[in-house]
Amino acid sequence: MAQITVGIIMGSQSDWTTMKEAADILDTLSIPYEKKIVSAHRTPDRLWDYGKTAVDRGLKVIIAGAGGAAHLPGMMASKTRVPVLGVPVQTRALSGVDSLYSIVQMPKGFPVGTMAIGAAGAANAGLMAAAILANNDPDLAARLDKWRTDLSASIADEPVDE
Ligand SMILES: Nc1c(C(=O)O)ncn1[C@@H]1O[C@H](COP(=O)(O)O)[C@@H](O)[C@H]1O
Repeated sequence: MAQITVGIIMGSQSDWTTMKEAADILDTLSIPYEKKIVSAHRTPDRLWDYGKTAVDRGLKVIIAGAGGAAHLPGMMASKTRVPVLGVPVQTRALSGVDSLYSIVQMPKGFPVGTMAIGAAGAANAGLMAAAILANNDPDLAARLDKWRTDLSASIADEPVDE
């Protein structure tokens, strides 16, 4: 079986509709990944174990999504040197600005690559993970290049009345 190189983690089952956008991109580009619910608040031991074993398990990128007091991405970045891409999940109370602010302002030394709020951010996290892996994988690089070319080709050059 192919080595799993990307971990998608999220604070709650309720984040999955958003985080599935990252998974869909990885599926499209044939990148093996795992998906887990890991919460800094609710399952701190699980977070600790995940971060402690990430390098040895061969993970190259971790995509971490959380909403509200979104401490998961930053805590994971503090526990492993595997690059963490943070996805601020949209919230009802504060529209995800709470999630974004919780993730983006990391102290110097422990960065999180912070994406945009919500589904587009999750999809872009999948694409960013692919781009990182493509640096050392020419076949994946070709698949990603084609994905990008196809997307460009699908954009109409003139607007139409809707
Ligand atoms: N932000 C965090 C963390 C964390 O950062 O560790 N763990 C759960 N959560 C968030 O709580 C929100 C509500 O969760 P529930 O829907 O389970 O009540 C979710 O968006 C989750 O990411």
